[in-house]
Amino acid sequence: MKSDSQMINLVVKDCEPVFEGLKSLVDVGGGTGTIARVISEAYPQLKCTVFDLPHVVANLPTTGNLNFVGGDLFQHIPSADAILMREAIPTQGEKGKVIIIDIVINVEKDEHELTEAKLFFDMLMMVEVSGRERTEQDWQKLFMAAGFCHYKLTPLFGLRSLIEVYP
Ligand SMILES: C[S@@+](CC[C@H](N)C(=O)[O-])C[C@H]1O[C@@H](n2cnc3c(N)ncnc32)[C@H](O)[C@@H]1O
Repeated sequence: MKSDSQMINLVVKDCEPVFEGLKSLVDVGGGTGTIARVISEAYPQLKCTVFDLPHVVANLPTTGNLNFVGGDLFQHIPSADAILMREAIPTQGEKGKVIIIDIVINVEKDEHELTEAKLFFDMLMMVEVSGRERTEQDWQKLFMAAGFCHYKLTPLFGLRSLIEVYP
C-alpha cells in the first residue's frame, strides 16, 4: 500500500488546480502519511493533517506543514478547506471540498487489461471488507445521496482517478 501510495508523486504536480486556493487539507484514513507528505512538500503553504486511527499515527512527529491526528472518522473529522480520501471510507456530512483518489471502473473506455486489474481489486474488496469498486454512475449515486451537488472526475496514471466532489 505504501509503495503504491508513492505513485502520487507522479501525479501531484500535474494536479495543481486541485490544490489551488486551499489553505488546509486533511487526509482522512491517511495511514502513516505517505500521500500527505508528498502533497505537503509540493505545496509548502498548505497545512496538511493526516487523520487515522490513534494506534496508526501514534508517535508520528509533526514536521513543517504536516501533522498527525488520531481518531475515528465516524465520530469526528478535523475541519479543513478540503478532505482527501484515498481508499478510505467516504462518510456523510463533510462541509468542504472532498478529494477522492480511487478506482473508477469504465469497461467502455479502459483497455481490457486495465479493467481486469480493477475487477481484481473489486474481488479483493469483496473478500477482505465486504466492499466493492465502483463505476462513475455508482460514485455519482453515492455523492448525491450524501448531499453533494457536483463532481469532477480526472483519470490518473495507473488504476485510479481523482474525483473532486463539491457541496
Ligand atoms: C486502505 S488504507 C488507505 C491508506 C491511505 N489513504 C493510502 O491510500 O495509502 C485505509 C486507512 O483507513 C484507516 N481507517 C480505517 N478505519 C478508520 C476509522 N474509523 N477512522 C480513521 N481511519 C480509519 C486505516 O487505519 C487505514 O490507514
